[in-house]
Amino acid sequence: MVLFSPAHTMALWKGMKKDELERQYSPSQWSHRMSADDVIKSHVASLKEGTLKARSLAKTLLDVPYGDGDGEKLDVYMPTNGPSQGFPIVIYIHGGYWQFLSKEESGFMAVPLVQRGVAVAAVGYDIAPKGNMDLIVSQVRSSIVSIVQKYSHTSGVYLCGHSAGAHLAAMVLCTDWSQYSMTPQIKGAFLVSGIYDLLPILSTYVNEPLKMTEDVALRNSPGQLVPQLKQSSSACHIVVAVAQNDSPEFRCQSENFFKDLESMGLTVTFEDVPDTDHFNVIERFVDEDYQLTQLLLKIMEKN
Ligand SMILES: N[C@@H](CC(=O)c1ccccc1NC=O)C(=O)O
Repeated sequence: MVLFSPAHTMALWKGMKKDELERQYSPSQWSHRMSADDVIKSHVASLKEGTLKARSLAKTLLDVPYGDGDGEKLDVYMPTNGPSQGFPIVIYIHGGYWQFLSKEESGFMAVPLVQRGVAVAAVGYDIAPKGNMDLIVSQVRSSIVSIVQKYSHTSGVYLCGHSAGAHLAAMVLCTDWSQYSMTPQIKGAFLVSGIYDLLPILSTYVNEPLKMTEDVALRNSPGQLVPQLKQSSSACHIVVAVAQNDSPEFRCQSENFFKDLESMGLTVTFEDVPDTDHFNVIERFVDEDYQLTQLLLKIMEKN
């Protein structure tokens, strides 16, 4: 395995004590809106509410298997109007540190999109401790192949992932598709408040259920795989978005990954989203007027 080491990366986290590192990787402690407990409760409630609304608005196909495992299922939210084929599809990969959340509260971004003739698929995967990092990454990759095969008449496939889901979406972009039955063409990817270097979390509470070794963290770090990403996803418009009130470490993760992609000559945009924290930066996708919803619609129109 050839690993890519970007020259500019300043690993500030290496000088941090464990408690500071854990604070940097505790998104709920950085919200300016609520206490840590409340912002997580409110996040889950908001995602659930949005998903219920999407399920009432759209025609849905729920629990569609993309593999043989119990957890290998996805939900599809179909456009409410427009042509019955030739629509774009956005595949949403949920966050939650690879150990929380599920597809059951991950349909919320369909609310504005299905009404604009866009389909949304919410991917489920085996969170830890049932799943480990290698398995989760391979499940998400398989789900993309399955969707692209089943919806071969779409006008384009787009990815969106939040937090750990942005990491997984980036890992999809880094895939060597020669191991798969086909090569999905992904036109755009929204990576929202993601983690692209897994090394800093190895020694934190985040890794307790994941039990990653350094090898596992390295081979699953998109920041180490930028040359493969360039080979597999050179036609993809990548948006790296981060919340204004994300922790400095989270903001560095996004800035560094953006710079690595930019220096490789990829089509990439950086969005520093004002007045948001780690949680509402994605919750606000239920709103058609949200700046990231508008950018997604604009990018889909151009393609
Ligand atoms: N310990 C983490 C918990 C966390 O990130 C989280 C918890 C429940 C559901 C989602 C979460 N994170 C991102 O989606 C935190 O401090 O925010």
